[in-house]
Amino acid sequence: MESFQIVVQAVKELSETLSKVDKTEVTKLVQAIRHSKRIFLTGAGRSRLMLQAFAMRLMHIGFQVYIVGEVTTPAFLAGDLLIAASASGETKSILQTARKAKEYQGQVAVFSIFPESSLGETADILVKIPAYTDKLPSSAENKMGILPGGSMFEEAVLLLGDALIVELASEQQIDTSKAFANHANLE
Ligand SMILES: O=C([C@H](O)CO)[C@H](O)[C@H](O)COP(=O)(O)O
Repeated sequence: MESFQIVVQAVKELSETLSKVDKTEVTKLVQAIRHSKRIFLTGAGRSRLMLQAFAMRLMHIGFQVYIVGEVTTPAFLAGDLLIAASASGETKSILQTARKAKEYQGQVAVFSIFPESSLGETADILVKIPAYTDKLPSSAENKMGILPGGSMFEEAVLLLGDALIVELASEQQIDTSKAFANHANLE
């Protein structure tokens, strides 16, 4: 199959995947973001990259955001929100971070394929993304599509994150047709 045909199939699968996401959980996440003083984001590998992109947009529209593990990230406190992305829901470092956030009486929101995973069990808000990960055995629930590894999960997180930004920005009357005033100006 040629690359462009793969793109067409991937976009179809991405659309099917996102159409199965529970809108109620997404609404809960939007509300949690709206009401959090500070938002911390965590993930490993490509899941982390997707949340870094989401964090940048949250910063663009005025939220106070931190990536867990960066040297300038401050202490997580009661009332803070942790957003974690893990396709498998079993990545040890992410699970440990989420458990600590609960100990510090924060709220935990999780993007994962598996609500019943160890990470899923720590979540106050669980946005299930029915995609595939190569980190767990294939099954009816974990069926590979056209893309390898955790790509479909990751791309769904990226697109969903961008959609949340459009919703949150419109509430704050931020004009997303212009460059974000908060975007880095030392680049
Ligand atoms: O980098 C990753 C990708 O699956 C490679 O295809 C993962 O995001 C990384 O290994 C973390 O795994 P999850 O926590 O299961 O997302």
